[in-house]
Amino acid sequence: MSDLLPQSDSYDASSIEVLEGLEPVRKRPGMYIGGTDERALHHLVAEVLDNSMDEAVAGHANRIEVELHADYSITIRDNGRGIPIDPHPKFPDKSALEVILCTLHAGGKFSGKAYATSGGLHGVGASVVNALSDKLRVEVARNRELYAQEFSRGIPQGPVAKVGPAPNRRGTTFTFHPDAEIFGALKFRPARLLTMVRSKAYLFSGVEIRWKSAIEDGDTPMEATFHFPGGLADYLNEQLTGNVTYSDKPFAGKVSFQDKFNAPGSVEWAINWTPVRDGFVQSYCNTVPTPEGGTHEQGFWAAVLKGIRAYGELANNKKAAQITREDMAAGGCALVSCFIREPEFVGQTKDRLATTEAARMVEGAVRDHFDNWLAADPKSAGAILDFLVLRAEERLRRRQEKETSRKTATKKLRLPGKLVDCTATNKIGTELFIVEGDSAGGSAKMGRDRKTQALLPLRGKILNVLGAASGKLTTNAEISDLCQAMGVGLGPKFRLDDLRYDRIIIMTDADVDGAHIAALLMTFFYTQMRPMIDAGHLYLACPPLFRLTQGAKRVYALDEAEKERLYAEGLGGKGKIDVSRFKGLGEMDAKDLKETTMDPASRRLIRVSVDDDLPGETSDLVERLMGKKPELRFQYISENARFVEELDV
Ligand SMILES: Nc1ncnc2c1ncn2[C@@H]1O[C@H](COP(=O)(O)OP(=O)(O)OP(=O)(O)O)[C@@H](O)[C@H]1O
Ligand SMILES: [Mg+2]
Ligand SMILES: [Mg+2]
Repeated sequence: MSDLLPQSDSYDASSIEVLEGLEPVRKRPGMYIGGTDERALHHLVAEVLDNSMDEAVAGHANRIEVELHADYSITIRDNGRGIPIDPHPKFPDKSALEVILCTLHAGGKFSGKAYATSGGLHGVGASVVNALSDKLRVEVARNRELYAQEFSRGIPQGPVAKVGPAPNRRGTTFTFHPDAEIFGALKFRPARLLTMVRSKAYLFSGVEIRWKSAIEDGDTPMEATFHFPGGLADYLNEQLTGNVTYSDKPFAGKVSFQDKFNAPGSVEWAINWTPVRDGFVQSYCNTVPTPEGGTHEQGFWAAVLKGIRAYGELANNKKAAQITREDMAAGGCALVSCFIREPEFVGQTKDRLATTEAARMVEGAVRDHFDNWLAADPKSAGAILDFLVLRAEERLRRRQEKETSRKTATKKLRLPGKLVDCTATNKIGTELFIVEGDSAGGSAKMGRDRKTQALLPLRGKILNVLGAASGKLTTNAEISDLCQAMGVGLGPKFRLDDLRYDRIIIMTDADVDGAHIAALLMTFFYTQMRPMIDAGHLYLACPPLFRLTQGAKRVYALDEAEKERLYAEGLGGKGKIDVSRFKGLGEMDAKDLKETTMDPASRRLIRVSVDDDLPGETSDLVERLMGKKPELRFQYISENARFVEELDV
């Protein structure tokens, strides 16, 4: 087989490239910062800030400054130990600083010796920022001296050099400008940076962060200092200001623990419940935000869930056992921040924590405290429990509703007796013809494709739903037959998933009465099963009005105009052309009906759609369809292409 494929001479060893140094970062930024969009751009700041935070959390720095300059470059400074500038043992002619900035996987956080619990762990962050900046300058104040080195797109612009004395200073300063070759015209957004900086201060109360911006952005302050000894509890209260909560004070705390290697770790949390907004959870590990959650979040929710269930049992509330994590999270607003050694994240942007241990450690740390908190404040605890039980009941009711409606759909319980169902078990490609009158049902029954086409004859006119109270709808026999056949409920109970057929086709006589019935049905579907129309499942069949015969030749005309045209053009046969007008579907034999109206190969269908570009007009159209003059309605259906769009299927 392979002989048949053209061989390419050019694919040999020379086509295998090895990217050196920081080239891979510039070639595939997505792998390192998750893309080249605004989020990725701001992630550069997060990498540098995280390094300073690591230094602070390790107890070596207590002040960080972040300054956005007018040219959209940014400076991040800490008063930590300063990145080492002495020659690196492995590369004697390079400083450790240069190795860190120009080599992937160079760092001091692999062993846990220089840092206990750090956000950094890959030895990649600083070098990635360097690779993606057209200008980057690092200053290190160490041993009373100030050193500096500059880079462009990852390449040193000279060796690290002493640039002066620094008698009262220590720490690291990064100033960089993102490369437009990578990020295009994207610029830092002060508001976004400020949010990041503030949350860091909340996450570690041992640090003071100073913010300064030369660029205005709404009411974002140009200068501010953040220091939050109250930690996450304050952070949560601030985020919930103005919202009613079930407890005056959030359930919050901070606990230290030891992991199985006896390494120190800790978790801090705050949670409160509110009925007025959706819940949220923001989690962090070693001050790195984990928007996709992970094991620390899992452990936290497990503790809270078990706690509330146990409390419910104690309070003799049997329904508390039904509460799930999903109910907990609805209306539950939570912050979770843990510090652990050697965390494992998914990806360099660290969106999710993967350390399995964290789940158990966090759960263990939070659980007892939650039990105590609930017991100490029965008023809040009772309110939260009631709220969660209500959520659980609501969820269960929704599920049961869905289950019963599916049962009618799939197990064909209580299908109406007059439904002539199709045999296909898969709903794709199936059609339900809603036909007018029993006689039409006869021809349609013989002309249908038994496998995919089902029939539901409707007797007489169904009531005018536009004026009907909804109570009347549910008790109307025709309508309940229709709903059962389709497998769906009315109005808010309608679920598109439950629809038993792919297409619902209204097939009525091509006369005024037929048009009236079609209009009634369309109005009914429009008001009660709108999603079905929006998803394109509702159709009108187009039975012909005339049959023209000339000898053995036989053609159909949909309307007067088509009849005239065909008559004038002739049928190509010999002799006189006979024209007969169908008075109704019942007049057509099975063959005629099949060929003209039902057989997908030769029929015409109109798909019913609602034109949303015409606000206000739809209901007006519905009124018109339902208006007093039936002729108008008929005209409308056959001619107006705005509400109904023609489609050959
Ligand atoms: N502000 C700083 N103060 C002291 N040392 C720093 C500072 N910034 C970086 N370093 C040193 O440089 C090393 C490399 O930093 P880099 O951000 O590249 O990797 P990392 O932080 O170890 O891991 P990650 O890739 O997960 O961020 C760090 O491990 C640390 O030893
Ligand atoms: Mg780092
Ligand atoms: Mg590095």
